[in-house]
Amino acid sequence: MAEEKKPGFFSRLFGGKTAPAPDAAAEPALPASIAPVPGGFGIDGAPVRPAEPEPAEPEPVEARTAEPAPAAPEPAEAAPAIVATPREPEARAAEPVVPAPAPTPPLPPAPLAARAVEPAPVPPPAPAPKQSWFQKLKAGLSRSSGAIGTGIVAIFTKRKLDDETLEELEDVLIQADLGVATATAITKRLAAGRYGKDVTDAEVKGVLAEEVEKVLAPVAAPLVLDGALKPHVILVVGVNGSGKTTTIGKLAAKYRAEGRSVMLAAGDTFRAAAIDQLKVWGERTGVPVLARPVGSDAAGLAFDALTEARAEGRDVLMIDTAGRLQNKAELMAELEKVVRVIRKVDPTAPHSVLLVLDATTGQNALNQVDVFGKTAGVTGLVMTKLDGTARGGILVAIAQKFGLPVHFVGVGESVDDLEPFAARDFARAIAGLE
Ligand SMILES: Nc1nc2c(ncn2[C@@H]2O[C@H](COP(=O)(O)OP(=O)(O)OP(=O)(O)O)[C@@H](O)[C@H]2O)c(=O)[nH]1
Repeated sequence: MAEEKKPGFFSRLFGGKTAPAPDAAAEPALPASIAPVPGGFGIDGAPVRPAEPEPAEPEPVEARTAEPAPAAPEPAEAAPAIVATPREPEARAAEPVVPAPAPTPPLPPAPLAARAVEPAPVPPPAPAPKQSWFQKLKAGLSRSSGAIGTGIVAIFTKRKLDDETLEELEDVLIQADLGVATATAITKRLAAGRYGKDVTDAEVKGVLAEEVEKVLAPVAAPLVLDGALKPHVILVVGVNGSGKTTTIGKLAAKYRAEGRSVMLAAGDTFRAAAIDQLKVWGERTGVPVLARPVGSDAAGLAFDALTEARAEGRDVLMIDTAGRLQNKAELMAELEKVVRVIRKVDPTAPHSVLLVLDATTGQNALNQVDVFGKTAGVTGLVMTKLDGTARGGILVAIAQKFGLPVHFVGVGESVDDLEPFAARDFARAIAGLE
């Protein structure tokens, strides 16, 4: 994919020969293959083949974890451990007798402040208050907001808003992966009202948050499950290690907590560790996992999983897939096969195709959305690992460029570190505002 070219600052600010920065509205529409098609999701535009041989004889399921009992309620917060304070040893009876030293003259009383005071009993540490999601998001995004905030403060300390400072600000924003279009929108807006004036870093952050929210608000969309579908099939795709399996586990926990009946399919048949990882999430969340040995046919497994989930009237089936490099044609073709095959059971499946993106990959994530969008008919995004990077701004660039719904963001590995995406929270957190 072509690199975004940053046009000259003057041209962008006051108009000139240079082409203007890309405008979200003027972005080329998504390829038709990405757009949902009636009754299904465009994958490659090819008609569904009626007599695909692959799943004709569904393989017997080798490993299927027994349906565990409904998820046990979360264990209550562990009570703080009571730490026994060792007592002062009692006066020892058999101490050797030491001759009493010669009496010394009594010391004058110590000044009040210096006298040994009986230490006040130390109260046990209060359990850390549970962080709100915004606090967690803010903490997770602190590397991204820190990089931007430090840049803003460095630029605007004792300096006016002029061409030079605006140019420097734009560089900071582009380096934070926000994208040229958003960076330009922010500097333009600042220049419009405050050119030549002193400006505080708080003002700049305020404008940043507002502009970022404008870009993100249209894409912040919950993942809506269709209750009439039994099951609603969610196919989860993405490159290796982006967080697909973990995301499935976290979503399984959420859906179970909402009282939905869920099934998971361990479609990453390339890696034993991925299969085991999904089984662990299944046990943890009380959700059955359909799995087969490494090397099994992923499409056949998906077919069987859907057949079974249907027979059992499950609400949701989430299908994990092997991580694949977006530039490996044969792997992408295999993903298409999974989709073709599950459509034999339900021609409208998959009902959601979630692309899981690792925020730490920065600009590369743009390429992933492009390729997976064309190949797998991505219907929505999940961005993980916002806690591990200063490049969280990439979500803004992706929203600007593709306009695909963003359903969830992840800021950690544990089960409650994934939450629905909220544009305003994200915008304020990345700007470092409360
Ligand atoms: N810090 C952090 N780590 C995460 C987050 N989401 C997932 N991870 C971790 O990222 C690593 C990879 O996650 P997986 O879920 O195994 O990724 P995957 O896409 O299934 O990987 P493959 O099976 O290799 O395709 C694991 O160690 C996860 O715990 C997140 O939001 N923040």
